[in-house]
Amino acid sequence: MIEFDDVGVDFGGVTVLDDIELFVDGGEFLALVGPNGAGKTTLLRTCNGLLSPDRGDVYVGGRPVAECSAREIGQLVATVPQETTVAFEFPVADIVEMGRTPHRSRFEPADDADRAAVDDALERTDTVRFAERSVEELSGGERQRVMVARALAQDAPILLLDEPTASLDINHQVRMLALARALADDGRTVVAAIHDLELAARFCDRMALLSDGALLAEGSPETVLTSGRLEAAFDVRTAIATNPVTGTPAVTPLSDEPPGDTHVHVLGAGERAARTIGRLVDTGVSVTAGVLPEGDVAAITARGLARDVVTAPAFEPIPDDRLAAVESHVASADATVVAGSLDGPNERFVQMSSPVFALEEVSDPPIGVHAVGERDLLDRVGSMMAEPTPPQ
Ligand SMILES: Nc1ncnc2c1ncn2[C@@H]1O[C@H](COP(=O)(O)OP(=O)(O)OP(=O)(O)O)[C@@H](O)[C@H]1O
Repeated sequence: MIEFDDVGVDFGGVTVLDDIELFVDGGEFLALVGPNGAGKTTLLRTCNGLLSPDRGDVYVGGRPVAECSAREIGQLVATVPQETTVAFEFPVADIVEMGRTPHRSRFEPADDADRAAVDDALERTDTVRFAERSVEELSGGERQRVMVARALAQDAPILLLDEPTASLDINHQVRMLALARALADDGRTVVAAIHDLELAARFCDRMALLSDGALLAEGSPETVLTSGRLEAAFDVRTAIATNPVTGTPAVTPLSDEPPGDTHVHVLGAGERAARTIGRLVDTGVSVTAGVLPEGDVAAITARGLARDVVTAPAFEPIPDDRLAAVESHVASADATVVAGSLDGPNERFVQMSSPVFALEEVSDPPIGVHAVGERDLLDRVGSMMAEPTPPQ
């Protein structure tokens, strides 16, 4: 386990970490996320004795790091740094074997346990075929895997990974985080600084979001990854949905268009409505949406993106106040988009709005309803936005 007790770090009088209270248990995989310069690397460096905090204490395996010898730390904590340049031209197998240093005295030759740990580490990181090659000949991603192999050979109960997927191709990114997951499942404490929020969310148990040296949020990926928190930390608007394959949060950063004057109301539900809301917001349209079924993907997407979202329980009559809220939006909108059926509850809203763009195939659209494709819709709305506002 790792415990950060009120940890603070200053560099040259500037506070880069403040009041960090965090506990990571054995068997847990914690992803440290946050923008560049948030303090992720600095926090990791307080766990392995490379950096003494200016305030507070860090405990590894119940021992204060400040009181541990380098050898003790080596037995407790293995680190894969962000920078994987190696100063000397060693064969890969020798680099990985260096991970065994904390387990033997200086001039002792490698024994069977050392060799087994090295072989296992090479195997688990898919680096066996490089074993005899010089580390200098390897690509950045290959070298990164060798550094992970060295950390695995160290066989420490705590593993710190600083951007372990940064140079890896998609296959090895997934393998790396699956390995981190498996190591946590074996009982190790794994903490990894990761920029890819979706990959982190898919494999970790918990996330800690750092921003400007402070712990902004920690908890399950679903609770940490909200558009409000991500905007506060990264200063970017995002659409959060659920990845249909993994069931974990999918995060789409949006362009920097501030909401403009053009107001579009979106009727409908499901993925098409979600996509429409996301794309309209991305082009700078001020969107309202509803009535959307509670828990629907469009309702989840619209939350945090749209100016207002009207929801109601699915499969129940829509309460009058919600209908009135939608009527008011539709009446004031510059256009209404129907990402669903023109019948049912939508029919009454369609009649009171103009213009209406319908995304479904409509063979005989009522007057005022334009059947458009998704791409055409963005062009049509884009040209509405470009039109000068008529004088009042
Ligand atoms: N040795 C140092 N001396 C002075 N300032 C430092 C030092 N190391 C880090 N910093 C500063 O501390 C802050 C946190 O840096 P850190 O490397 O921990 O951020 P990070 O979250 O890991 O960023 P990134 O995602 O870019 O790797 C930054 O503003 C950085 O410039």
